[in-house]
Amino acid sequence: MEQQPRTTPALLYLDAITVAFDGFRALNKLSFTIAPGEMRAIIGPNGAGKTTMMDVVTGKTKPDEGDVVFDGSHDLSSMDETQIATLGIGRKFQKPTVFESHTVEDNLRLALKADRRPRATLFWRDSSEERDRLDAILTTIRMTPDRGRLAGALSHGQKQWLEIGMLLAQEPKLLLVDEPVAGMTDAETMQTAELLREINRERSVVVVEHDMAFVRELGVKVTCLHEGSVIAEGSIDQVSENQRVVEVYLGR
Ligand SMILES: Nc1ncnc2c1ncn2[C@@H]1O[C@H](COP(=O)(O)OP(=O)(O)OP(=O)(O)O)[C@@H](O)[C@H]1O
Repeated sequence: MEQQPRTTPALLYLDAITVAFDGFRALNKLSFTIAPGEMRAIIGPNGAGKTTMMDVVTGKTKPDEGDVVFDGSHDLSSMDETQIATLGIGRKFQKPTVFESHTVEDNLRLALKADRRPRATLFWRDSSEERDRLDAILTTIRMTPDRGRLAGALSHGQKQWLEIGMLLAQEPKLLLVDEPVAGMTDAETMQTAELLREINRERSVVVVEHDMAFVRELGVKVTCLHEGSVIAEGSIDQVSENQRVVEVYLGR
């Protein structure tokens, strides 16, 4: 009998995901869900499986077992990376990869032109629409005054924001962000929290981060992973007080 695709009210639904590398379980029956419109922070010690989890969601790694369902009924485990990106999942890797010899504006223009969603090409009318979208993204990432600067001349923090802007050009429903504030100044870190909160007004966001001051500033539900599974979930205060979290992560 053909199996019916699973349907779920969650935007992202991970159920009992296992990924093994040579017998070692990087993810071990990992289950959690992200609600539509939610922003979630994921924490956990090195090797907890955070990157592998994002690799599974984006199709880079296929789960050995378990279900991963996006936006109600899309079984991500049967899709490749391009199909998943087209469904509306964008990923920001830890290191910024902007085009250093291009201006901020041209980096964003390239990202807008790379938007090949059917809706985007269908409604792509003229350059004034491109200008409007460009201006809106520059405002969101607070880089309007820097639009003419070469990306290579930006601070590390600004490069991260520019790359987030390039992802926004694809209008993802879900944005996965890997350690966005690593290497940022305290001021940039706080501005990044504000920026992500603003983005979260329109999109769901999953942020993996070690910086607990930043996670606190986000003010969202936190999930702590350890050895490929969820060990705690709740507010930052609940998770910080969890004995197991203190033992394996915070107390180290
Ligand atoms: N391709 C691979 N082959 C073998 N082992 C791997 C592979 N990818 C990840 N692992 C192992 O799986 C475990 C989980 O790794 P992962 O990178 O997902 O952790 P993480 O939580 O992202 O850690 P960090 O905070 O250091 O980025 C680690 O023990 C890692 O060594």
